[in-house]
Amino acid sequence: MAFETPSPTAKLSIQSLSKNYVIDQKALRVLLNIDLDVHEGEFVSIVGRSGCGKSTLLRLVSGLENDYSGTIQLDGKVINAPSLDRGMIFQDPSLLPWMTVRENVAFALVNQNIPKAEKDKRVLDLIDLVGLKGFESAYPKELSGGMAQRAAIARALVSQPKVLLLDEPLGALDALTRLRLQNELQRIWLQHRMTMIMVTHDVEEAVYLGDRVVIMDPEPGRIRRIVDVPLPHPRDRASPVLHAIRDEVLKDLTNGVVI
Ligand SMILES: Nc1ncnc2c1ncn2[C@@H]1O[C@H](COP(=O)(O)OP(=O)(O)OP(=O)(O)O)[C@@H](O)[C@H]1O
Repeated sequence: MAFETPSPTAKLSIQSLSKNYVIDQKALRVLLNIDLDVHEGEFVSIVGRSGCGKSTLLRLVSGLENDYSGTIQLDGKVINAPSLDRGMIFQDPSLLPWMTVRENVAFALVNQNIPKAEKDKRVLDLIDLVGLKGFESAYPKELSGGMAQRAAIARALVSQPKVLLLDEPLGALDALTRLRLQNELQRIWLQHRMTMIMVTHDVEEAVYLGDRVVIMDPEPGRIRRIVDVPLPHPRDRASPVLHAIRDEVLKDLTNGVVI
């Protein structure tokens, strides 16, 4: 594998984070007193009922929103604006349709003072890393959903972020592609050891990939419990320990009601 420069890792610290939105002149409490430390190179999954504030939490960490109380720090620096040290991947790959895969991936480097040869190498190495070698010149409309999301992953990695924030990144994919891309994400994470925080509705995915699974409660969004997944990576999907943890998280999410 050609992409050899490991991305720097980082410690993220969230303390007493609360967030309100104002709707119809009324305050809507979306997040309340979130405390979470994410260690260098850790993979943290976040699960919780729809509307409990998972995406809001990621947006605050990304810096896309900066109106909050409490503190969010990355390596000791307060986060209040987007930065290349935090990459984001959404459910919709949102590739620019008039650009090829190679141009889409390279786009984040346009204004960066990096020699062209180095930029080209970084882009091609990443396209290789995500398994799109041979599709460098393809346009988004020529890609399957899984391939487009691979390109989006390469695009997010190209600026070598310290933290990668993933908001339901595999949510729109068919079941088999989803499983395959879970393995790809795990492989990329193992290779780069960057800090990853992933929101997902799929408890199995959360437990399969995460070192810890954060379970959130709604109204207002808060952390109910954090479950450790003390298994080495890469993981075995058939592991009885993994299944037991999945069942425990599911039970917690459904308040003990068997579904
Ligand atoms: N820009 C906004 N303005 C006002 N309210 C918002 C805004 N964004 C989100 N909300 C509200 O904040 C709450 C949390 O939304 P958020 O999207 O963070 O939840 P979520 O847990 O990610 O949901 P889902 O799992 O359905 O994606 C919801 O009640 C939502 O209506």
